[in-house]
Amino acid sequence: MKYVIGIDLGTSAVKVLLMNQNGEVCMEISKSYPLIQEKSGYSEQNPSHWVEKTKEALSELVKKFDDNVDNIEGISFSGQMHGLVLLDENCEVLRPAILWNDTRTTKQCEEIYEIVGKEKLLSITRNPALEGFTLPKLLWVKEHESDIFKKASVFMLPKDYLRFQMTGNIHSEYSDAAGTLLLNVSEKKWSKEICELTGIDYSLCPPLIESHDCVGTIKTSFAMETGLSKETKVFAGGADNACGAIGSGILSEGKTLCSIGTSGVILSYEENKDRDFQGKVHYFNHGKENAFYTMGVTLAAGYSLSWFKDVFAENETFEDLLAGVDEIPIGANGLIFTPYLVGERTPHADSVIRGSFIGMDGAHTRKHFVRSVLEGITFSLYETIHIFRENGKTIEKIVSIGGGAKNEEWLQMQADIFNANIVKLSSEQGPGVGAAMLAAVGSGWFESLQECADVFIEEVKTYEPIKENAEKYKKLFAIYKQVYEQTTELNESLQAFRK
Ligand SMILES: Nc1ncnc2c1ncn2[C@@H]1O[C@H](COP(=O)(O)OP(=O)(O)O)[C@@H](O)[C@H]1O
Ligand SMILES: O=C(CO)[C@@H](O)[C@H](O)COP(=O)(O)O
Repeated sequence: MKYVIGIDLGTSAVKVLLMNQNGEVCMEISKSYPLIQEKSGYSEQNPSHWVEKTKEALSELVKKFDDNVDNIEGISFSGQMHGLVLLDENCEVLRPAILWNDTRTTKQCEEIYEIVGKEKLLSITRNPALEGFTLPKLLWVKEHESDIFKKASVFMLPKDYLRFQMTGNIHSEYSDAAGTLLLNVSEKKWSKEICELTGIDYSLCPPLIESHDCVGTIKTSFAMETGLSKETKVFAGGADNACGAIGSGILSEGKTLCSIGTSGVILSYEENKDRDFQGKVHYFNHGKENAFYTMGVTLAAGYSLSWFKDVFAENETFEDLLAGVDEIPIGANGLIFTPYLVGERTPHADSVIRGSFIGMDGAHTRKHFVRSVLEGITFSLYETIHIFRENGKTIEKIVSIGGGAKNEEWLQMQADIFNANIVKLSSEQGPGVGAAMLAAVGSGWFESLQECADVFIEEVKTYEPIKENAEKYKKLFAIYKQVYEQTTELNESLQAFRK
């Protein structure tokens, strides 16, 4: 039997997935690492943690693997998007990586609009200037840490840095490059114009390849440390959402994905490079060659739940925390949560807003809070579905993946709030499966990603909306939507009190 490995470099953990030629998940190993949050709005990680934890996971996988490692033919990657890794001329990391959910760069985003102009920015990069994207982070380092910036010889995205450590070769690929705000998304090349206008040296941009391209094999030291074979081919991989789409079969027009990881994403396939959503949602290159996708992002989706667990139920599992949530009525007896713990992206690009619990009552118990957290996260994701529908998309079936797809009640809640059929797959590890699929296609096992999807992806259950619930949620959503407007000014005033 032949195998491939998909490595999903997430925000909370790296997940390593071994899959065989029949598309079966043979092993799954996860190793977590911390977020560094020095100040409100800051979010960083140490790239060396990603590498160490990936090596640990791969070594464990090889130890448990009862076949010949030479039969592992290919490895590929899925990675948290947008994070800035800066390397000097000796390829040493210059500072901790600034992540996608770090919102310190509001001023840099305003500068990008002033210098480039919103219309030009949208026409080239297909995306607005958002704090999470890579270009504003580069400009922040240039302004605040000029000595470090002067030493930079190349910037990298998280999984590209990990792949570099594995192979010794520096590349980026289109699906992740699309999230930098430096890529001409339709033409698939770094934009010299944006670089020149914003004062970023074009030579800082790494060479671009396709997600299924082979970048080489595993370098000797990495192979020795992990037990992997030096002959195993390494393929470029993609952004976690592009890989999530591949691993969920979002490979043709009309297909939609809901992914609840640390962030939450509603993503829809686009065949054309020029569909216009006026910058209300992101427009990125897919991991499938010459295809695209559009998506909206809730910054703190799974993160809202894990924050609640860390603060109020530290020693419990997610299963314990969510047990009995179905016994609480829809609307949690008048309690609404907005998940703006680190600001928000879609539909409110706002780094200042913070979350709220509205309607707390002496009769509320912890379970009411848990239910309202799940409902608030799901309402926030629904806002993107609303934008898609308003722009003429038909959304009747949504594949749900990520940590959030582990819970039955939450899946039913998604069906009721989104008013669409929700499909659960045999593995909720969409990005890892997508990465393994890129390795499988790259290794020549299949002619196309679709052919691979037919073997690798299995739908196991569909959750249909319950009419009565959908109607209640519709009324509740109308109230939820008002919380943003009504708490905007309050949060601006509270800013002075944040650390
Ligand atoms: N059993 C569970 N039930 C519901 N949600 C869960 C469960 N386990 C994890 N989660 C949610 O999934 C999130 C992690 O999802 P994951 O896809 O692993 O994230 P990432 O790729 O960002 O590291 C957690 O923050 C949590 O909110
Ligand atoms: O910023 C985005 C997408 O634009 C996030 O989706 C990141 O890519 C991180 O994802 P997870 O760790 O939540 O999977």
